[in-house]
This record gives sequence, C-alpha cells and structure tokens, in this order.
Amino acid sequence: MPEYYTSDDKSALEARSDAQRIAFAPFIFQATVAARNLGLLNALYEARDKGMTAQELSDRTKVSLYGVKVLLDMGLSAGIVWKSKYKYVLSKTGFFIVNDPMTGVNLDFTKDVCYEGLNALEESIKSGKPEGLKVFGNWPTIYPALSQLPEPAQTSWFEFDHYYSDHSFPEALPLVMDSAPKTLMDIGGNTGQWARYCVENTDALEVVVVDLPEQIALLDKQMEGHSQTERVTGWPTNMLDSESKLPAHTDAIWMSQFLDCFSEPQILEILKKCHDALPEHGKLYIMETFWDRQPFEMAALSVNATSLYFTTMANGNSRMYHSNDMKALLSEANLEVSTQVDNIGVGHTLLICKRK
Ligand SMILES: C[S@@+](CC[C@H](N)C(=O)[O-])C[C@H]1O[C@@H](n2cnc3c(N)ncnc32)[C@H](O)[C@@H]1O
Repeated sequence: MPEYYTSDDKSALEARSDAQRIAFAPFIFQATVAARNLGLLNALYEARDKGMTAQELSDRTKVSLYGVKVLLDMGLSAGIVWKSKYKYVLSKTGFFIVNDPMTGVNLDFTKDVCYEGLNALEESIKSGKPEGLKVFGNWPTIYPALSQLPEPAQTSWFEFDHYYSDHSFPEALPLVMDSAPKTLMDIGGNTGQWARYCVENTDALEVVVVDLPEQIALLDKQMEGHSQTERVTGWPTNMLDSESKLPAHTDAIWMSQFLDCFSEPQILEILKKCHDALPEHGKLYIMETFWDRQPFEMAALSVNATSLYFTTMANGNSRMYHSNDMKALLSEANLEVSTQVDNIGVGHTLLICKRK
C-alpha cells in the first residue's frame, strides 16, 4: 500500500496556485454541480468533440446566456471543460462528472447532505457536537434522524452509504462464509442491505440485524418483495446504552461502516460487548474504509473528507480511522486481527478478528 503525504516538493508557484484552488474551492464545486444539474455538461457530452458555443448551449438548455458563460468560464478554470476556438468542449474530468456513478454519489452527498452544515465545522470542532446537523433539525446525532431527513438529503445519504457498501458485498460474503457460520449478527445493519444479500446468496445463513429502534422499525418494509428474508430478524438496541444486550448464540458478528460512527472510547465499549457476545472460536468481521489503506491518494482524500462529515453532520466525535488506531482498540478489548484483506469493493478493508 503506498504511503501518502510524506513529502513537500512543490515549487513556490505551484504551492501558491494550490492555495488559491483551496481558497476558491467552494466556487469550483458549486459551479460544477450547477452546470451538471442545469444540463450544460450533458449537452456538451452529447456534442462530443464538436463542442458548443455559449449561444448554442443557452438555446438547448434554456439557461440564460449569462448563466452559461459564468458557469462554464468557471468550468474552464476548474478543468471540467476546455475551449476549442469559440466552443466549449467537455474535458475528461467533465466526462466523469457526467457519467461516473462514484463521482455522482460523492457530489450529491457533499451538496445535499454536507454543504450547508460544513460551515459549522469550526464550531463542531470546538463543541465536539455535529453543529451542522442543525440545518436539518434538532437531533443529537444524525442516526435517529436518518428516517426523517428532508429530501434530497435523505436520498443522497443512502445512495452514498449504499454505493460504498454494496460494492463490497460480493467480495466479502465468501470471506465470511469461509468459517461456515449458521447465524450472523449484523450490528449497524441499517436498511438490511447486507442481511438481504446474505440470505439471498446462502442456503441457510440466518442474520440478526442490530440497530437503533428507528431503523429496525423499517426493517420489515425493506425486506418486502425479496426472497429468503424470513431468515432476517431485527434486534432494536442502542449500542451506546451500557445496559444494552446483544442477541446470544450467534456464531459470528459483522460490522460494516459502523465503528466509524463512534469515538475511540465508544468503539472500545462496543468491541468489549462484541468480545463478550462472541462464542469461543467465533469470528468478528469489521469492514471499514481506513484512510491509510486506500489504493490511490485521491481515495485517501475522499476518506478524510468523509471524516469531516462525521465531525460536522453526524456526531461530532467520530471519523474514518487509521487502521493502526482500530487495531490498538481491538487489542485493548482482548481481540486480535487474524486476517486483513484490503481493496475490497471501493477502498474497503476487512479485518477478520478473534478473541485473544
Ligand atoms: C453508516 S451506517 C452503516 C450501514 C451498513 N452497515 C452499511 O455498511 O452500509 C451506520 C448504522 O449504524 C446505526 N447506528 C448508529 N448509532 C447506533 C447506535 N448507537 N446503536 C445502534 N446502531 C447505531 C445507524 O442507525 C446506521 O444504520
């Protein structure tokens, strides 16, 4: 795995230019989203190498000539379009803005869930609370709010969440089934996507989804129209409640994109609970996106950005961790990693753990 951010070898001019790119980053972002949403980028995609003049774009999309020009001149600076004489042409980066599903979910998540609230980042760091969440309502964390978030935030949240976890399911399930569990506890199972995938792709595995009562209340509805889901049951509980109990007698525990929702002291308590709930030779599967285990530097940037979503929108105290921090917590909870598999789906790592 490459190690990132270990040198500073830019020229002064490059460094100063990059500083301006940061200073105006919100303008680049908003102009890109607006150009996409108003259909300008799609029109250029359809025009291919021929490109289009500002007037042609205005006629086609019904965006004013002024609107086309301010957005796409910023687009030139952002590198999403380039100029061929009097015409704008979609660049390779612009192509991905229009066509790449990962870029799409990232843009929508940033715009619909995070953008407004991110303004409260500094405040959130000071208070340790997700101050940006106030733009949607008064909740202590985003989790009990998920089923009530206004649109388009709710759809963009779930699409972001599902995009990353869904891509990892096909690779992760055979690794879990290697130990032939008959029952699996899915802590933080959310809408039951993984539970559904498990029962639809195994003969007899039973899955207990553990999540907050608000999520479990929706579980039956999420299972409607899918086969084999009689093997999925729900277990409403707040994992932060010291009195909360986990189901007894499951062979293995699965937690995907769950521990990143908690601070280190909270993770330690959750891991201790998992330790106590595991049978002697039971396996604990933790799937996470660790920022140090990303195959590309840009992926590390995405993961570090997602940490700030936790700071300002989700709970004020969690993040996408460095894998060594997670391993230290596992060790403190008397657990150890027996196998680590990197590059599952999009940037996920599976830690297969057992009791020490
Ligand atoms: C980011 S989602 C992960 C969903 C799913 N495991 C996946 O891989 O896509 C985190 C889940 O943890 C649940 N959660 C958050 N805090 C919780 C708590 N204190 N107790 C139980 N579940 C909690 C949320 O309701 C949500 O469903």
